[in-house]
Amino acid sequence: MSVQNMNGTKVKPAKETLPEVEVESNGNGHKMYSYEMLEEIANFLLTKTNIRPIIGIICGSGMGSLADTITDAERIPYEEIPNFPTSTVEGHHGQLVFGRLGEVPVVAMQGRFHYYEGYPLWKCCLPIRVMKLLGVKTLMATNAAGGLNPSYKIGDLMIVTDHINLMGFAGNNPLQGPNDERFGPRFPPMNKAYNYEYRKIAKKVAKELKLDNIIREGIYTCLGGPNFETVAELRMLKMVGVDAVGMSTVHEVITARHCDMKVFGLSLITNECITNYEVEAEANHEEVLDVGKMRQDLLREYISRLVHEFSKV
Ligand SMILES: O=P(O)(O)O[C@@H]1C[C@H](O)[C@@H](CO)O1
Ligand SMILES: Nc1nc2[nH]cnc2c(=O)[nH]1
Repeated sequence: MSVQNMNGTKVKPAKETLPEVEVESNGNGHKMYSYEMLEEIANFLLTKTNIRPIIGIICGSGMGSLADTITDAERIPYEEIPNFPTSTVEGHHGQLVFGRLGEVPVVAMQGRFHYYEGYPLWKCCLPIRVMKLLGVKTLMATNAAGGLNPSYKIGDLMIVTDHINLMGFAGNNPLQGPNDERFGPRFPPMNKAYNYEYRKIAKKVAKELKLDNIIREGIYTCLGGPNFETVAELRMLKMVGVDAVGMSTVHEVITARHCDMKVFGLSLITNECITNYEVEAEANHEEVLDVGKMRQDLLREYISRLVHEFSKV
């Protein structure tokens, strides 16, 4: 469902979240959910479906149709899940889709949570921990991103080799606050964030699908958003080696690695990052969604093949 804002642009109406239950503060005044509360959410989901997913997929902006190829699909709207956040962004439906891709049991998030929606990072990443408690071993995080590497074109797919946690540099991290060892260690390593074996497979499958001309590998960074970047900001990010810029994924990957999930990251390059003041064009969310639509068939085929291959590793 969408409504029009005062400029006539379609937006999702903000939905009320369920009352937040105070458990412990993360030191920034944010209330956090305990392990037991997350277990409750996972147990609720397990009563709603017989699917026991081993791979979790996050659909990026405009990429929700990735979940449409899931068979035996059981859809659970976020509103119906106790203590779950809700999606407020156009292009993010707001439901979990349980089912199979080929033979592989999966769960897909049709709609992720972003910091700019007003959720603290731990809450943006709450579904990852729920996935872990459901038995998910592998996270496939997709996103829409601006292409900063000048060789990238709109519609390219970038296999994420690594990320730069800029929000973390500023002291904002999803793992802030008391650490629960049942998820993972206080100081998790991050030098193997994006699984090497998966990246090799993704390149091989891309070749088989004749995607060589659009497949890239590169470094992603996440900014808090919701505004797109200034020219000066993009020039700075380029200098430090960033290839694609987005507003998600990094904190999800950190949370997944903390609880020992294997991770694959894929960015759809939806727009060119503008690093020149003479350029007339401006970044906009409509273009992001349009490119997602343009690439939907290809993405579905690629992700389905990857799920099949990853399930054998
Ligand atoms: O959810 P993702 O990271 O795929 O979405 C990107 C970042 C913003 O939410 C949106 C901007 O158009 O696209
Ligand atoms: N931060 C950011 N996020 C995006 N998501 C899609 N395109 C972009 C972009 O250019 N910048």
